[in-house]
Amino acid sequence: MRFLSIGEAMLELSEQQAPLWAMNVAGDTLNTAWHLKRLAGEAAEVAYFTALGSDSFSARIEGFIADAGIDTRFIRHEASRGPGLYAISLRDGERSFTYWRDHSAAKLLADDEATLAAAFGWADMAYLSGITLAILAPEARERLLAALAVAREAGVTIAFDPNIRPRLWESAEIMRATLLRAAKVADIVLPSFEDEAQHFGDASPEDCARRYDADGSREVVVKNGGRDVAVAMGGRCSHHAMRPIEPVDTTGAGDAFNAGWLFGRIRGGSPEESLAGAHALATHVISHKGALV
Ligand SMILES: Nc1ncnc2c1ncn2[C@@H]1O[C@H](COP(=O)(O)OP(=O)(O)O)[C@@H](O)[C@H]1O
Ligand SMILES: O=C(O)C(=O)C[C@H](O)[C@H](O)COP(=O)(O)O
Repeated sequence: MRFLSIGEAMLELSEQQAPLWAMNVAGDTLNTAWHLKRLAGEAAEVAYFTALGSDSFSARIEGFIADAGIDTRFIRHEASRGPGLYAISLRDGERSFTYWRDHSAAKLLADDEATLAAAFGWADMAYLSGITLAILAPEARERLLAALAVAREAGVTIAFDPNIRPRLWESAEIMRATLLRAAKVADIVLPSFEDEAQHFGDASPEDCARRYDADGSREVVVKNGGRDVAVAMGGRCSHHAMRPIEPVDTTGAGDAFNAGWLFGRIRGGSPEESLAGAHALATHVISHKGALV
């Protein structure tokens, strides 16, 4: 099994005991790749697709990725740029982010068609998020969406988390339209209810699951903070009770959940087993500071 994750790896600042901040490496699609590699071990090859600079912090990020056992062969380098950075703010355990990423190398990740084709040619499953698309220039977005469609046609399973970040998009209309286009080329869609309700008007997790399922997706899992989750598969929708916990830092909950779900399904687990694994991993992550535990 070859899993390709596409997106931006950044430096992450997470406050420890004032005035000390920890600097780690994270980014939604990297978080999912990192968890998936830890879960799967030798049972899966995991590669990360991004662009980094040629500076020492980019080298640290690449080293972190390689040390996690993740293949770096599809990482391109843009010498004139550096990595993005984000800092976590916490209020009652709920995270929000401040970004410094407007000029990051990752914005150019889809600029080279040959690397895209090589990576999709390598993969059995490809994973990306709304953040991956949000950071790209319009032509690069089109290039990535076209490559995804070709890959799916060639038998690559596409998994997509809309991971809605309005601040990263040029307009709400472009954001919604692009997310829907990406979901349409995906076999697996992994949205979060709170974001979807706000931007697409879904009244319930089931509404959200049905909306993406009706749009042609094969498998939809709607995450929902600590609350009940909805799953749609092949036109049928089910509801799954979840128990909330008091979080320390919710950063990376959705990304960990996605890894748990994908791993469960890859190894042939039932939806119930896969959900239990996904939820257990997500609750572990939110019991600690930072995206990766
Ligand atoms: N307070 C919580 N208690 C228990 N589980 C949680 C909590 N917050 C998040 N999770 C787990 O993480 C998953 C993803 O959380 P959610 O907040 O919906 O995603 P995102 O991090 O993408 O916004 C949830 O479906 C759940 O399994
Ligand atoms: O915002 C970004 O661009 C990032 O990649 C930073 C974070 O690591 C993820 O956003 C966490 O994602 P959640 O699982 O939704 O908490």
